Amino acid sequence: MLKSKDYTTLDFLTVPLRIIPLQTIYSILITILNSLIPAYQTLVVANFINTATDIFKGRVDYSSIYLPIILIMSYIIFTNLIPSITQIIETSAQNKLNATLKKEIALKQVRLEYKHIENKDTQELINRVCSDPIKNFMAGLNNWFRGATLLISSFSLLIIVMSSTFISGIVIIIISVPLFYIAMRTGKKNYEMGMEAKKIQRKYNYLSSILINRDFAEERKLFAYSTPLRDKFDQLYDESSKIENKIEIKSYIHMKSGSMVTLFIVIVIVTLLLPSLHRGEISLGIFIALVNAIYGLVQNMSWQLSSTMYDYARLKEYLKEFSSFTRLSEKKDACVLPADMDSFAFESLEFRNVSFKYPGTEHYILKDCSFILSHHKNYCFVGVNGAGKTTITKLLTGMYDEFEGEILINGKSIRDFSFAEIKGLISVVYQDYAKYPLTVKDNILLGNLTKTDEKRLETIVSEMGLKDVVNGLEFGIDTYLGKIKENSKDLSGGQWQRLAISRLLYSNSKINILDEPTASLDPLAESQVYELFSHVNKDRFTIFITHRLGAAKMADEILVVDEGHIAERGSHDQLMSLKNGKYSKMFASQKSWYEPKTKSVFLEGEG
Ligand SMILES: Nc1ncnc2c1ncn2[C@@H]1O[C@H](COP(=O)(O)OP(=O)(O)OP(=O)(O)O)[C@@H](O)[C@H]1O
Repeated sequence: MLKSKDYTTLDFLTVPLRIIPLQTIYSILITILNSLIPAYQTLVVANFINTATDIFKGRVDYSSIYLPIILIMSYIIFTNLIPSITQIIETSAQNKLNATLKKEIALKQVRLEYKHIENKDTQELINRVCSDPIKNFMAGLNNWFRGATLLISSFSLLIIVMSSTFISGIVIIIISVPLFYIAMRTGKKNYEMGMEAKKIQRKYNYLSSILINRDFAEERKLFAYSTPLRDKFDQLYDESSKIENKIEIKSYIHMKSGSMVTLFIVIVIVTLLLPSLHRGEISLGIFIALVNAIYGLVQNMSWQLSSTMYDYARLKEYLKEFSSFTRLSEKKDACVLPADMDSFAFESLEFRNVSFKYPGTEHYILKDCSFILSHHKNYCFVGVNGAGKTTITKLLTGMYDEFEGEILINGKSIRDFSFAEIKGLISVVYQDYAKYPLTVKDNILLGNLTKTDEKRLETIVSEMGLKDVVNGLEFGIDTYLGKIKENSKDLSGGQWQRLAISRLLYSNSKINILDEPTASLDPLAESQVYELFSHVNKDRFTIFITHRLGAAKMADEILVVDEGHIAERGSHDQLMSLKNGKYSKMFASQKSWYEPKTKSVFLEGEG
């Protein structure tokens, strides 16, 4: 379970320790052993050279070489065998960490309050954090190991150097301080430049999606915007490449100057050590091993440290965003299935002086909006774009709680219903309803996951005019839909619409809202879908939302939403009789849409 808190780099260790404890402990132990390898190597090589020298000078017996050889062999076996074993363990650990982390992140996502989904900034944050969490967590864990390896190996080598020639150790420390500082600065600077490049990359990736994606194909052709867009893409690509090249060049210069400094230090220390070697104060073995150790040590300080610092800065930024993501507020009961509301007898729905503005905005979208709807009638909300029709459904379905006034179902405030009860009571088919790449059957069953009723399913398929479509499919109702699976079949727009409406019918909810799910049909075909729906659904309370007034006509009552409140209300005839009424004006302007010139699209079977 993902905690809401400020994540620190320590969490790159604690999260894997929670999810894959054994593998993480193994990795920690291996890291410590690996860090000691350079010091161990230095000592065994020195021991080997000294023993070989003694044998050569006839001071010791040939058999004395066995132990140094065994020690060298043990080091060679360890460094060759352990990486492949570690690789196997790490791959399976990574898979488990990936699966668990993704599950926990997905759970957080579904629990989020709806306002975060609609907000552009939080939506972008969610996309960035959730796109590849494992990559960042693994990099964070490895960065810990790299840092620890660097520290332990440098420290152990330093002890060896200082125990032989104290002064060389001091020289290394003195020279390493500025090297360390430069490495840190380079790491941070590279990171900042990298972020700049990333920003530009996000822009050109978006442009590239417009140039490639199927969704934009028609407009791409129609407006012929590919060429100017490609020019913009090229320009952004060049900008980001320039920054990346700059980073590369800077890193290269840093690496090369680091190598030169390393070489210089080694030469200085060799010069310092030579007199001691000459006087026999240090052995040849120790001398060679020390030169090696010093070289490795300064390399660590100059080059490896800078890339570790670069990753550290990058991963710290990721953690900042990860923390913001985990702290996003959640909706209570977000994951709970809709409650069974079979026994609930719906009587009325009331908005009492409801005012509402979207979080982070100043403008009221609904202002003193009041109306009462009763169960024995069907209603239609109409109004111009942006009048607030969909906002009414969002408040009703509990997507937003921060409204003023009261929303009452059977006289009881919706704040006193649990979210599960609200979900059980109300179903909506939105304009941009989902098209699930599942079977026809599962597309409908999603409407009510608490029980499977085959007979009801069959009735709905037939009543919504989908029987012939289903019979024509290779695997009937069990045929996969969409474009993802092999053997799956894509439906026409009208068929998907009827499937989405079937899902609502299967849900058994008491309040059904159709928020322009038929917007892509022509006005006449839309009226016919609504007629079919109200015929099938005659016993259930339904609210239609539409711009097309020909479809609104068949509702018992029409409510005209204007600037966030109900401006007019009544039957079609009543509203038409109002002098200078908004509805009658709108109807007059749309009248010609409903004068049939050709056969209905819907009756032709939606292509
Ligand atoms: N998440 C949001 N944040 C801020 N403003 C929003 C948000 N969602 C909608 N709005 C604004 O609220 C107003 C009402 O939108 P709403 O979708 O309720 O209108 P509508 O009557 O359903 O319009 P349409 O007929 O175009 O679907 C619009 O001005 C819209 O820009």
